[in-house]
Amino acid sequence: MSKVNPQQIPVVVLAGFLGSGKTTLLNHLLHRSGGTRIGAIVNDFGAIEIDAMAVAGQLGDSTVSLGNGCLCCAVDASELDLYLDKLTRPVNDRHAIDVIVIEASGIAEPQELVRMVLASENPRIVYGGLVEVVDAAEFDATREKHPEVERHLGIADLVVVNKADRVEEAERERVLSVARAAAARAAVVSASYGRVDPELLFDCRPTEERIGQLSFDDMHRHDDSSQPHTGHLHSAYESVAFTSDMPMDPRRLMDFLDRRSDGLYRIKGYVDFGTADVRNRYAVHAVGRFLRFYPEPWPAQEPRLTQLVLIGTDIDTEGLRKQLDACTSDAPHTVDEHSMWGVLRYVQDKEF
Ligand SMILES: Nc1nc2c(ncn2[C@@H]2O[C@H](COP(=O)(O)OP(=O)(O)OP(=O)(O)O)[C@@H](O)[C@H]2O)c(=O)[nH]1
Repeated sequence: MSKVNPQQIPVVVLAGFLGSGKTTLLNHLLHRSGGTRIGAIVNDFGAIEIDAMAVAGQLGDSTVSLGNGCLCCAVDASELDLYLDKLTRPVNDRHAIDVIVIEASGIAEPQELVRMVLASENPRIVYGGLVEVVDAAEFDATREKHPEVERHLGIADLVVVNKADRVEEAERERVLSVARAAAARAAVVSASYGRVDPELLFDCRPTEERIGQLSFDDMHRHDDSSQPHTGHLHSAYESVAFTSDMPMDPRRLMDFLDRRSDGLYRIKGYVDFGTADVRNRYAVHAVGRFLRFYPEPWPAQEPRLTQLVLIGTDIDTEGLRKQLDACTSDAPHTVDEHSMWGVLRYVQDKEF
């Protein structure tokens, strides 16, 4: 375990399967970390940087976005180093930020990311631990489909069993105990909407006290794949990025969403419903069979676009693009007052 120099900035890797709640947790940290200044590196898998859009407003210059592809697939770590350098450059002889959080894409290999941080040549940073976020409601299904998740839990320093509100108490306890068994070395906590005590991630305590943090050697010891990226989640996943400046027809989009295949596990982005609601854009999130819309006033200056990222296995990317194209509406003057009902059934206020 590396000896920590108080001048060094801890870099925390925030990982977890698609839609488990990483961005929600990051936003919670940004709101609740008091005086601690957080820099964020957000790694989106899809070509449109939806996650970065969801946190960027909070951070201004302290967010950097690494879009379109898993950071863990980068052949060398120099790209990451570039961003770490940007975030850690001292301002007036002092570091401008206290901690860096790297939000991994939902199908990144956390071990690779940790290894990249440990291999960084930036003397101003120190690896600050791996946080794995787990969706309590999807836990069994995800483990069944992706046994690798077990290994990810095994190398975590903190496991957050998120979406506790979506399961009964007994189920939550069961998931917690399974996660504890898999996460031999980590603290395991449950949370709703990623509301964890920020102290669990970046301590105000000396870093030596962290629970069993991994070293570079540990990372090699845990590496059970002889080929790079074999068995990594992202090798099976594809994404579709869809942008339209023509509004979406709410009924057609709901029909598309209702009929989505199980392989299409994750959808996220923003929808413009045109005259059906001129004031708001609708953030949309689908995770497995879970679907929610979150209306929010269009930001000033924001172009009225629909921007969606769809991620899944065995998906017909061209077919999906065509289906989404067919959901656009070029009839801006017809107002059907019931058209939004299907969407409004899935509206929920943001809880962070
Ligand atoms: N009910 C419930 N919903 C949650 C909770 N945490 C997150 N969500 C919702 O789950 C969806 C996905 O959350 P995100 O934070 O975007 O998940 P993510 O892990 O960043 O997603 P990817 O980056 O695509 O892997 C959103 O609709 C969130 O509002 C929670 O504790 N309870």
